[in-house]
Amino acid sequence: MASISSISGSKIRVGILGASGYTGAELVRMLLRHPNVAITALTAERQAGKPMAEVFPHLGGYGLPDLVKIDDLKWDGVDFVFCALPHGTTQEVVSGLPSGLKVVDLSADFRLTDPVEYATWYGHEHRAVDLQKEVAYGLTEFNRQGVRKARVVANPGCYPTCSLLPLLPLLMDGLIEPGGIIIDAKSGVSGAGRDAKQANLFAEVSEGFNAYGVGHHRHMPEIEQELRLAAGRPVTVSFTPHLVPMNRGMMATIYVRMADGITADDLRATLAKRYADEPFVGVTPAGVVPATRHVRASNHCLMGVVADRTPRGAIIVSVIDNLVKGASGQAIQNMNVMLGLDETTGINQAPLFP
Ligand SMILES: NC(=O)C1=CN([C@@H]2O[C@H](COP(=O)(O)OP(=O)(O)OC[C@H]3O[C@@H](n4cnc5c(N)ncnc54)[C@H](OP(=O)(O)O)[C@@H]3O)[C@@H](O)[C@H]2O)C=CC1
Ligand SMILES: CC(=O)N[C@@H](CCC(=O)OP(=O)(O)O)C(=O)O
Repeated sequence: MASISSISGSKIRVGILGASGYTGAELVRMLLRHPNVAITALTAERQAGKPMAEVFPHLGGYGLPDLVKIDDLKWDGVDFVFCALPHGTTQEVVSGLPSGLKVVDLSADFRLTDPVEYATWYGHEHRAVDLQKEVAYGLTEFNRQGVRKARVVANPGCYPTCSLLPLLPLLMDGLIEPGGIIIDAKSGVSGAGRDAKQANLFAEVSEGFNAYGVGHHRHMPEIEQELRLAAGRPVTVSFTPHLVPMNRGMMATIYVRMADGITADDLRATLAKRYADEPFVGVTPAGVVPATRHVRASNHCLMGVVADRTPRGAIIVSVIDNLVKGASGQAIQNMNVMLGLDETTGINQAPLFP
C-alpha cells in the first residue's frame, strides 16, 4: 500500500475529527475541491470502522479514508487538524494532540477567553486552561493577524458569526449604542448536529417553529465578549434563537439604537466601506434585505440595514449558512490564513440558488 505522503504528494495532509457529523461532512465536501489539501484521516465515535460512503452516501467515490476512532489515528500522516466534536469533549482531545499540529476547533470549547466564564456557561471546569491562553478567536475578518500566528484557532459559533459581522464595525465607530441591542435569530435544524434528538424529529420541527434557550443561550457570553472588545466597555445583548423548519441557513434580525445624528444610511455606508474588500461579506442596497437562500451553501454573510420607526432605531438583517460561514467554511478560511494560502482557496463558490 502506498504511504500517506506519497498519495498526497506535496499537499497539506488534513485530518478531520468528527467526520461522521454534519460539520465534518461539510468540511469533507468543501475540502475535496481545495487544491492544496489531501484528506488523510477521518474520525468518528459510534460510526468508527465504517467507510465514509456508508455514513454519507453523497461522499462516496472520492477515495476517502475509512472512519476510525481518535485513539487509532496515525498522527504521522496528518499535518493539520479540524476538530468537529461536541463541545465539552474537545479541550482534552486538542490538548492531547502532537504539539506540532495546527488545529481549527469548530466547537465552543476554546471560544471564551475567561475560564471562569466558561465554567459558568458550560457547567464544568475548563480542562485546558494553559492552552486557552494561546488560542486565537477565528472571526477571520477581525483577527487575521492572530489567526495567522496561532497554532490553535477557536472557530466562532454560528449565531455569533451572524451577529458580530454587522455589529462590530458599528460599535467600533460609535455609530450605535452599546446598550439595548436585541438579536432575534433563527437557525436551520442542521445547526443542532446529526445526533438523534426528540426536539429535532420531523414531526416536532415541521409546520411550526420555536424559540429555545430563551434568556440563557450559551452564545450570549461569546457575542458579548467580542462586542466588549469592540466597544471598549461592557455590552449586554438580548439574544433569542429559534429553530425553523429548514435544513441549513441562519438569520439574525438585530434591533439597534443609533447614536445622535446618525441615520440608517450612515450604518449601511459604514458597513459597505468596512467590507468593500472582503470576499465573503456583502451589504445589500437600500430597500433590500437578504434572505437565507442568498447565501446557501456558500461562505458568504450578507447584511441589510433599514431605518426603524422608533426614535433612533435601526434594524439589521444578517444571513449566513450555519454549516459554511457559521462553521466549516470559516474553518477552512482560517486554515488558509494559518497556512499562508490565499484566503478564498477552495471556498469561493457562489451561493446555491434557489
Ligand atoms: N452544526 C452547526 O451548524 C454548527 C456546529 N458547530 C459545532 O461544531 C461541532 C460539531 O458539530 P456537528 O457536526 O453539528 O455535530 P454532530 O453531532 O453532527 O457530529 C459530532 C461528531 O463528533 C463525534 N463524537 C461525538 N461524541 C464523541 C466523543 N465522545 N469522542 C469522539 N468523537 C465524538 C460524532 O461521532 P459519531 O456520530 O460517530 O458518534 C460525530 O462525528 C460541535 O461542537 C458544534 O457545536 C459550530 C457551528 C455550527
Ligand atoms: C439549532 C441549534 O441547536 N444550534 C446550536 C448552535 C450550533 C453552534 O454553533 O453551536 P456551538 O457553539 O456548540 O458550536 C445551538 O443552539 O446549540
